[in-house]
Amino acid sequence: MSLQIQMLGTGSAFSKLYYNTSALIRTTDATILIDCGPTVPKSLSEIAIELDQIDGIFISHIHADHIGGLEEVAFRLFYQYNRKRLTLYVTEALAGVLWENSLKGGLYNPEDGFHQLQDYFELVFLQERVPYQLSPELTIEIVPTLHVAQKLNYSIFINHRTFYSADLQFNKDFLLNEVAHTRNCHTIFHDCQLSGPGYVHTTLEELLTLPEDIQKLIYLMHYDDHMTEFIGQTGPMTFIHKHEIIKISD
Ligand SMILES: O=c1ccn([C@@H]2O[C@@H]3COP(=O)(O)O[C@H]3[C@H]2O)c(=O)[nH]1
Ligand SMILES: [Zn+2]
Ligand SMILES: [Zn+2]
Repeated sequence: MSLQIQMLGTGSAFSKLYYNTSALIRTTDATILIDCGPTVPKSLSEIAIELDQIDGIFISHIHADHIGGLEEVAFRLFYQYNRKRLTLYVTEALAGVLWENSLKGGLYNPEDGFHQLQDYFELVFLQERVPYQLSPELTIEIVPTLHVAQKLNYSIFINHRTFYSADLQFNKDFLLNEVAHTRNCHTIFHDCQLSGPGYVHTTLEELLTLPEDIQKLIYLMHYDDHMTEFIGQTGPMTFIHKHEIIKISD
C-alpha cells in the first residue's frame, strides 16, 4: 500500500513566505486535499495539479488560512471544469458554519440556483472517531481537538497510523496516550508556533517536552516566517517544506 503526504504550504496564518498549511493525501487510487487556504490554488498550479484531479477536500476548521481558497475552488469547478462537484468531507456541524459564517457571502446566488453548500460540493458528513474508507488504499478518521474555545476543530488520522493535526493547543496527554501509545502512530504532522505564548496553538517549547522517541516522528508545520532562525533548535523534530513529499508505507 502506498501513501504519500505532499505539503502545499507549511506557513502560519500570517506567513508571507511559506503558504498556508495544507496538504495532499495521495494514494494510487485517491487524491484528497487537507484544508484549502488562499494559497492552495497557486500551490497546486506550481505542481501542475488540476482541480479535477482532486477527489475530495477535508476541512479541519473555518479560519481563513484553512478555507480561504474554497470560494475560488467552487467557482472554478463550476465555470472552468464543467460543473464538476468535488466531495467535501466535513462534519454536519462544520458544514453549517462553513456555509453560513463564511462561504455564503461569496457563493450565495439564488437567481442561478446556488442556495447552499450542496449546490457546489458533494457533502459527505463524517462522524467523529469513526474510520471511513474513502478508497481501497485510504482510510481517514477525524477526532475533535481544541484550538479556539467553542470553535469546531478536527484533526485527522490517515490510514490509522499517521496523525495530521489541525491547529491545536498543546495536548500532551493526547499525543502520548492516544497518538503514540494506543494508535501507535509512526508519523505525526503537527502545527508549531515558534515563539511567544501559544494561546491557540502548540509551541515549539511545548513539543520539546515530549519524549525524544515521539519527537522523532514529528514533522513541524504551520510555522512563522522566522523559521530559519530555529533550524537546529527543534530537537529530533523536522521542519517540513512546501511541496515536500513524505512517503508512508504501512
Ligand atoms: O483566539 C485567537 C484567535 C486567533 N488568533 C490568531 O489568529 C490566527 C487565525 O488563524 P490561526 O488559527 O492559524 O492562527 C491564529 C492566531 O495567530 C489568536 O491568536 N487567538
Ligand atoms: Zn491556521
Ligand atoms: Zn486556526
